[in-house]
Amino acid sequence: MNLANLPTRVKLIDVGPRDGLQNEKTPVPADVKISLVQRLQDAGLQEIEVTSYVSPKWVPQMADNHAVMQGIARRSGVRYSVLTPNLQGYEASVQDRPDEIVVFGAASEAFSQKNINCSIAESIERFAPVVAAARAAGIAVRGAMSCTVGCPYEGEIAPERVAYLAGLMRGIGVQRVDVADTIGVGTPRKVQRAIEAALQHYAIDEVSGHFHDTYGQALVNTLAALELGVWNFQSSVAGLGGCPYAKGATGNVATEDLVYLLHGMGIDTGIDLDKLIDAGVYISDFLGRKSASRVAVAVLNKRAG
Ligand SMILES: CC(C)(COP(=O)([O-])OP(=O)([O-])OC[C@H]1O[C@@H](n2cnc3c(N)ncnc32)[C@H](O)[C@@H]1OP(=O)([O-])[O-])[C@@H](O)C(=O)NCCC(=O)NCCSC(=O)C[C@@](C)(O)CC(=O)[O-]
Repeated sequence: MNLANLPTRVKLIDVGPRDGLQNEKTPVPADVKISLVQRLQDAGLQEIEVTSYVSPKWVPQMADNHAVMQGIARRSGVRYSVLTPNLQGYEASVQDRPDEIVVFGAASEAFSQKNINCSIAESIERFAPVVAAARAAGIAVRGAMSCTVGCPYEGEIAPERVAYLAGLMRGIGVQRVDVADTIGVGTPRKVQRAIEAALQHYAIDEVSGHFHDTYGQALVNTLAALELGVWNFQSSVAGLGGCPYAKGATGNVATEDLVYLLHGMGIDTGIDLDKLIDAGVYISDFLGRKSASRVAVAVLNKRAG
């Protein structure tokens, strides 16, 4: 691994309020989500994925999307993004003024069917008018690409399928894409191949890494992505999360762990680690469980003396 030319700055998108909480069985009240967003922005996060406009029958935890988006105290310079799988979701989101909407597809046909109830080709047909409407309204558009390394239903995913999806996303006007290892099975070389596939259609500044930590590979995969020049990453405070349609997959890499890694390598994030850990404590306490962030646990043990 060549660590000589790493970026000097990294932008993190905390997806905890959305990806982190969407799979929680106990309802998390809107005011707790609002408070979590507040704590994340107080810690210096400049991008926060707040909620999704999906079917409340499919993902009940996100049914309070309006209340959450209306309740957050927006800070200038912070980008608030939301997931919108179709025009119905997009139209519902617009009154809540997201800065960015996220259409979410998959490199795996089976996952596309399970997650959004349509094929990859149909998903692109659904996304196209969403992307057009958002761009006409001056709202930024990101495309999440799930299962770029492995799929819970199809197994290993070839990089060609990532390139294919990225090309379709580019074709409909999606401005940047996330290379997601939804079930956290990736290892550095495989993740690099998936990123290189996305780079066939997107510039390095337009590609972000989204690594779940199911197999404990997310940090090393981040390093592998950094080696390629990727400098945008998604992560989840306290390592919250998982996808309802990827059974057994754990949360994203914890934002605290990523920040510790990056700061330790002299890479700036603009994030205050102590405040971030406090945000993680807040939500972990609410959920009644220990944080999945190794860094948070270590710092809290040290604080306790
Ligand atoms: C996509 C749909 C809606 C299609 O669902 P569908 O059943 O195919 O949609 P439909 O158009 O046939 O409509 C059926 C019903 O859903 C309603 N409906 C239709 N659209 C909406 C909407 N936007 N908001 C609210 N309601 C909606 C619609 O009104 C209707 O209601 P009914 O008449 O039966 O009462 C459904 O499959 C769904 O909600 N899926 C959930 C997808 C989801 O949120 N997955 C988790 C996020 S993705 C993820 O976590 C991965 C990611 C991004 O983090 C990256 C990674 O790690 O891989």
